[in-house]
Amino acid sequence: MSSSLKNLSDFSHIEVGNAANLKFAIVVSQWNAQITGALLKGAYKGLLDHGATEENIELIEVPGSYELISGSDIALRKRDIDAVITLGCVIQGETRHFDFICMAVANGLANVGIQHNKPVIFGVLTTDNLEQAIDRSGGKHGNKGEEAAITAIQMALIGKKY
Ligand SMILES: Nc1c(NC[C@H](O)[C@H](O)[C@H](O)CO)[nH]c(=O)[nH]c1=O
Ligand SMILES: CC(=O)[C@@H](O)COP(=O)(O)O
Repeated sequence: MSSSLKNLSDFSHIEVGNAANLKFAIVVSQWNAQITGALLKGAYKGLLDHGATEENIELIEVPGSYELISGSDIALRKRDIDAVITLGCVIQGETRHFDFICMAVANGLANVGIQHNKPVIFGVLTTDNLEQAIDRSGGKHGNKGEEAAITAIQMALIGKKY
């Protein structure tokens, strides 16, 4: 369902699980730092609100969303990471560069997760403009960073179970 129809950060209807014994890496890009900083705040909230501890959260900052791919691969060199949360914001410019970046990042992150057999969560905004990004990083449509954190907890617990 489109974000414009609901606040996707409303998790009151689901049982997220306890993150107390889970270890996470957050890989955040510095492009559009106003937005990615807000996504990062949301991700920390999502993790800490569900029992995660600061010492169990590794933070890696990379230049742009394209570097989230390498950053996630680097994060998963640590064998004890249960899930990686990637945070970025790609905003359409004048050229088709947006299309190439978004496709590359989506495919690249999926491949990293498969290669390491670990959840790599796609917390990358891909918007037409800054306003849409603001709305989804703590604005009227919630915080995609918090959503990514919740998803990371759920997938990490699934990984522990099977
Ligand atoms: N235009 C945006 C970029 N571009 C930079 C790329 O992500 C990458 O760092 C560069 O191509 C060098 O490899 N990155 C974003 O995260 N957001 C943008 O809007
Ligand atoms: C997604 C991008 O790399 C883009 O914001 C860069 O802008 P432009 O397409 O005008 O070069």
